[in-house]
Amino acid sequence: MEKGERLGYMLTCSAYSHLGIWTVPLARGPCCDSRPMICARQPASLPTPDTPLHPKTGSRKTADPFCAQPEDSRSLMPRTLDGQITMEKTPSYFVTREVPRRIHSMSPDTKLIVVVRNPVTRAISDYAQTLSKTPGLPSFRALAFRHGLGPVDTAWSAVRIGLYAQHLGNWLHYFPLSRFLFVSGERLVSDPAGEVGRVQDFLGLKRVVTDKHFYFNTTKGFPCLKKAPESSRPRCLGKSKGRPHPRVPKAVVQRLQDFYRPFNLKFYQMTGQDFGWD
Ligand SMILES: Nc1ncnc2c1ncn2[C@@H]1O[C@H](COP(=O)(O)OS(=O)(=O)O)[C@@H](OP(=O)(O)O)[C@H]1O
Repeated sequence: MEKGERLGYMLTCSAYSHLGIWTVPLARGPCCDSRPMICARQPASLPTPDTPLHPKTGSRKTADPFCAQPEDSRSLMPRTLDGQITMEKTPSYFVTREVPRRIHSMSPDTKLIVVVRNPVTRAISDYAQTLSKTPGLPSFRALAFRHGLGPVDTAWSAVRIGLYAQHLGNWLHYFPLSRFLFVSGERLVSDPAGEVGRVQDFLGLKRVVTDKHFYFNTTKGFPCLKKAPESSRPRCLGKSKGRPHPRVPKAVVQRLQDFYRPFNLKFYQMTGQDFGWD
């Protein structure tokens, strides 16, 4: 690939922020509501702990993103030298309808990495995240089903995002399967070096990161880095990664598991990978 062509996207359904570098949201932002533009938060305006929380989402969003026409969007990415790869990660890309077309028009050679975990666990994780920012949120069960214990509510984003086969279908109109790497969120915990090894191979990198770099932190209950880059100290992900999940009744989990089964099987067929969720 030529200089400037080396773009990689992380499309995570259980996102792993520590792999993200710089956010270029392709979804329409405050300045893009009426124009098909692409906005980036300039590094100088990335959220800081002082940035006010968004009243609905509870996340820290900066105002005034910098916008450009789609064909200029490469200019929003950090410059790379020969031998460097630009990576960008935004969980919502995978499930946002207009994104595949936009990324394709920017660079059809982009490599796409999708991190997925069991959609039921993903939905509960999503709920745990919202609950931590929205005390008094209705129960998981009340949000997951319509009319009490009626049909599964696919309009609820925590449920909808887990319909991986549907989302992937949108991408396959623009990118062949060979441009994708599907990373198992479960194996990223049980065998981080193995999954990161696959990522390195997919990106055509030497396998520099190996099992020598990880250890299992029993307090955190997750793998952590023995040494953070440019530091001699171990580093785990932050408190919001790997937090305890609220208890969800077994029957609710079972119903959701049954609901997702056909979508999961379709996803295994489409990707040629069995993620072992069923
Ligand atoms: N090494 C390590 N340490 C901590 N957490 C790990 C790790 N590897 C994977 N995970 C899983 O990553 C999940 C958090 O990612 P998120 O999806 O919340 O990321 S993001 O905020 O949307 O970017 C988080 O989900 P929860 O357990 O629901 O918090 C973890 O299960």
